[in-house]
Amino acid sequence: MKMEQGMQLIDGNGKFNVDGLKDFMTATEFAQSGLSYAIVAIIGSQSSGKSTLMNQTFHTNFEEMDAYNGRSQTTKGIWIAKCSDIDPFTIAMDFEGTDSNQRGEDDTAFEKQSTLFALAIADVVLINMWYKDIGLENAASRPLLKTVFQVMKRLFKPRKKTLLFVLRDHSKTPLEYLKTALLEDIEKIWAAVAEPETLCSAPLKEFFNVEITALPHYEFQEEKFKEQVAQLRQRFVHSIYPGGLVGDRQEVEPASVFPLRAEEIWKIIKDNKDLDLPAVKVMVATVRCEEIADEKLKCFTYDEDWLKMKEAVQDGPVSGFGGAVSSILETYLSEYDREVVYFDQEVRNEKRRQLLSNALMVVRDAYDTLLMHLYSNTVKSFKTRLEQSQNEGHEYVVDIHLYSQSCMVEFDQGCEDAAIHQSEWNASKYRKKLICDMLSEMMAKYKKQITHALSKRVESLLESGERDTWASIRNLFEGNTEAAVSEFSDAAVSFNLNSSEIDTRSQHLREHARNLLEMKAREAADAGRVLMRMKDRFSQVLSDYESSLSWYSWTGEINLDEVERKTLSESLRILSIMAAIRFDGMPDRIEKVLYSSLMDRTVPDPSLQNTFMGAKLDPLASDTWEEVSPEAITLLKPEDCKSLWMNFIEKIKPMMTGARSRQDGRRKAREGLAAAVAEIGAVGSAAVLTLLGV
Ligand SMILES: Nc1nc2c(ncn2[C@@H]2O[C@H](COP(=O)(O)OP(=O)(O)OP(=O)(O)O)[C@@H](O)[C@H]2O)c(=O)[nH]1
Repeated sequence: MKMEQGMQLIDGNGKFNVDGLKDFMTATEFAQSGLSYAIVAIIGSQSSGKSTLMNQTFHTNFEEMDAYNGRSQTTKGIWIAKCSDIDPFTIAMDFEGTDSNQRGEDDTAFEKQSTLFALAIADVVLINMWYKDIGLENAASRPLLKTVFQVMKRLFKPRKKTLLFVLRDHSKTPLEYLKTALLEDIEKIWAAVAEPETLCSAPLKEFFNVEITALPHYEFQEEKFKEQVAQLRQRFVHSIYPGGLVGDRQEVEPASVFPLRAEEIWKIIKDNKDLDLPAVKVMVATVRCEEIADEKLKCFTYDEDWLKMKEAVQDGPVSGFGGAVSSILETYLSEYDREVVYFDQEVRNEKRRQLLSNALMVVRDAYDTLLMHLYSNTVKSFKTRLEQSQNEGHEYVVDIHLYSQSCMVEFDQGCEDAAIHQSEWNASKYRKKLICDMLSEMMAKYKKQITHALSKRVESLLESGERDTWASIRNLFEGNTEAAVSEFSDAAVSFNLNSSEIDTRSQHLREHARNLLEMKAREAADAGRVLMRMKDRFSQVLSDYESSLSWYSWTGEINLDEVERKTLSESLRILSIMAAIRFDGMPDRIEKVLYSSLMDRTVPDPSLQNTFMGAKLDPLASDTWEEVSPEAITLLKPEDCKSLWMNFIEKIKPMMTGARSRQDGRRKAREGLAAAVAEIGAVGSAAVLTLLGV
């Protein structure tokens, strides 16, 4: 594609040639020019020699009218071409001529649109006019100038443009005279179109650098024409340098956004909206900064060094991770900064923030994985060191302090090494988790200590079922639990916990002890086991009574009913003890109620006798104990105690029957002995009694 020949950017119907411009950008490598470029547009009446002038000046090849075909419209729409051999890269734009007879009524609209486009997009606008038009009220160029100034009203805060008036067919009139006359003309038109509230007070020169030049007749003074055109061309060499033809360069945008900018501006002009150039600038900056940020993000995501780090971190902590990743990130952020430097600052800052946040999202998983490794390695190391030291018999609280401190220091160093400088991430979540795990390790130790101290001893106290069983259990419980709590509090100092955190964990230890106690009590309160213990107790007490019978009792009779009663009351105590857990020392009436209901049926205690409408109620026909401490936990309900007792009574019947028959046997033996004694006489009997040891 020979770009000096030009391409139609906007056709006669106002259609923007997106693909053509893309090809143009590629073929001319315009985007690589950065900010070193200039755009020159030419406007003027139809067939006023615009294309000829552009081609002569910039060595382009815009289509010119064939001199032998008469005056007719040649250029349709807007054309662009690369100027040949001019530094900086210069783009020439040829515009359809104004005041065309070919377009009819709609011409004005296209004229205004294209003039506005030229003023918005170009750095230098050549205004091609006949030198004879100067001072003429009805000159062909007047409506054009009017249009130029009118459209200025639609440009908000434009860059200062250069308007270069090229007076054609100049002959003898001194140029200085022409310049003065033209400037007067321009000022007049400017004043006429300026709106009081916007431009009245603003002089023309605030909006434009006005330059004027003149050229001789192209056909009649060809040599001179070419000579002066060559001089004109020289003014475009280094045009963007200070003092050059191109005006204000402060807000110039990179060449790469030219397609976007041109299309957007033309779209706004076509839609007949107010052309707000700063808004176009923001829009262009947004699109480009986003594109650049996306590209940098992609480059970072596939960066080999980053991918190596990402992979390595899967297996364990990687030394220097934070520094390395931060530096890779910095590389792409710096590239972004370099490439967006000429775009709107707010936009580029915003897109940078987005780029950083997206890049950090890419990094986050690997960072978390690393911290996870650090955390779990530290937990492991803490446990191992502690266990080893404990096996060597060191003091637990001292070990906790030593190893928690050293592990935390190592963990913090690891986190620091993993820190991504561009992020505000911190490892507090993992640090908390780590402290939590160390504390859990300690809690487990003290729970184990409590379990060890309480389990067996509570079991055996419950088994014994003595009157002071619950008092003994309470002493045991409080003594051991509080010892563990106090030791835990000493050890917890290493973790800088506040008092409420220590209280909460101490409470957990107490709850653990209490739950253990409850579990042991519930196990012991199993109906079968309680029944067995009652039976054993009964059998034990009964056999103690029987074996305590001295040979004196052969002379008399023990009251077995009384023995049974005493023995039963011993078993009933077991039932009473197992009926509820007494966590505090508050007295209750469980034993009294049981005794009165199960043992003392003949003389009921009136204070325990419930009545309902005069009828006596069984105090054991209930599933709750009355008048017990709110701390107490029921193990056996009153109704369970009753049925257990009935069962027990059935079970011990054979024992009592046995005891009674043994008593009968003893009585018969005693009576037989007495008869024998009577027969053998007093001497013999005394000898027998002596033999029997009575
Ligand atoms: N009088 C005069 N005629 C010229 C001059 N330069 C070119 N022409 C003639 O003017 C006619 C139109 O030339 P173009 O360069 O096609 O004019 P244009 O302004 O580009 O025409 P449109 O694109 O149709 O508006 C041609 O016949 C040229 O030879 C000049 O300096 N003086």
